[in-house]
Amino acid sequence: MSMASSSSWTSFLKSIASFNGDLSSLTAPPFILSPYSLTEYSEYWAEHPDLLIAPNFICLEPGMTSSESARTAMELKRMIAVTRWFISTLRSQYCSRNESMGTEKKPLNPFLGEVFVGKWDDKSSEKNLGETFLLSEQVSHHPPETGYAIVNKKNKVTLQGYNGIRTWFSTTTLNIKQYGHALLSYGELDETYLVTLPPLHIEGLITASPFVELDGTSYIQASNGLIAVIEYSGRGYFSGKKNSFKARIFRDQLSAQSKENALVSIAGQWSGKSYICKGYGSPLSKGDQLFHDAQWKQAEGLTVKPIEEQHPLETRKAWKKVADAIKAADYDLIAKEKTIIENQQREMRKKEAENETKWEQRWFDPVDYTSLEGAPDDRFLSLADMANLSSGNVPSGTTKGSKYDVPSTTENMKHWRLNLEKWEKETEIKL
Ligand SMILES: CCC(=O)OC[C@H](C)CC[C@H]1O[C@H]2C[C@H]3[C@@H]4CC=C5C[C@@H](O)CC[C@]5(C)[C@H]4CC[C@]3(C)[C@H]2[C@@H]1C
Repeated sequence: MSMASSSSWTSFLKSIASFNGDLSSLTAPPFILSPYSLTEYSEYWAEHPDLLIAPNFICLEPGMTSSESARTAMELKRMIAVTRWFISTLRSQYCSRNESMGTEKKPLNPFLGEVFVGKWDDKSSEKNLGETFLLSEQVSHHPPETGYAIVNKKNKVTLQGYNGIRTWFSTTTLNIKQYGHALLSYGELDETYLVTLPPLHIEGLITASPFVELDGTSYIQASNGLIAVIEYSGRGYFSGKKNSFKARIFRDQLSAQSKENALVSIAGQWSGKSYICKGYGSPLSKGDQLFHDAQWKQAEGLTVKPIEEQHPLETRKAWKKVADAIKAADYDLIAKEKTIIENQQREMRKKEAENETKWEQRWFDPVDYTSLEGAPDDRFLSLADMANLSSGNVPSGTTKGSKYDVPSTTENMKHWRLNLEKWEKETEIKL
């Protein structure tokens, strides 16, 4: 029997009609459940550690002319490398479940305080990149928000960010707006990049073969002024191919107002090949230089310690019984084991309410950007300003003053930030 005709899928499709915005309220049939928690999705930001760290090595060598034009040329080369890293994350972010489990799946909904940690040892390139480690923490449960940080100390590269989603249906397409952003900093170059997250939607629900397609626009704003504007489209859009994108890099946001000012243009498929050319033309014509091939190198998985060495708050230990039940397609056991975890969480929230305490985030702090003294000097406000983007808690990549923007009040200006000191002092959870 095809999944699409199974009674549980048709009742799932019917439940869409009364969707209230909370995905956990939908009766997702067991075969669509993933045994992985959303905290593990933070890994997708660095499955090509060499591409994440490469921009760090694009700099003026001692003795090279440090003329204005040489510096600008270097900055553009670095921005192209940062854009290549970002595009290289998309296949992992949005196709890896289809590739490993046949369709997109519904991830386990992390509980408050759930953590996922691991590391990449340098296998990917002849350079000795040293260790890159991942910290991922469910910093909020209502609404669900995941904080993450990817750190390579040897090369002073830190990627930190957080992610939340808002969802709604239009007929049987699930639409998703992402909240949050990432800050990528290269300590040796004293350069930071603000990375926004594209909207997406899930197609194929009607045929029980869901997959992600990216929409709209996302931005990469560099502290040196350069900005990459990336537009996404799928099958049936202007280029007709699935997973298509067009990226243009401009000197600054002002010149990004017209595509003729593009310094370079990049186009193709983020899950396949893409090409680059100078200026604003379309680089898909023959002879243009290959920019990236997402199928060329397999993603490098994270090394995660065995479950028996994990702390009870660590994802794979906490969800082991549920994950095993999902793998065994044992529907009653899934429900039983999930209920145990949900009841434990309810108990903890009840005790916190009685004691008038609340859960303390482990490695991330909520930072209020309304009071400048409260905001760290992480350039977030200046980068958002340079890109003419809202610095509020609005869909990622919202243009300042647009209909999705909000006036800046304390509630709207809180963002999750890594507190590395808390990780340095961590005694219970090891990589
Ligand atoms: C509840 C409805 C249902 O079960 O439908 C089943 C279908 C699989 C569709 C719903 C789920 O689809 C999943 C796709 C998930 C996103 C995939 C990638 C990312 C990027 C990452 O950096 C942050 C998280 C994000 C946005 C995932 C968020 C959760 C999504 C939308 C899952 C849907 C519940």
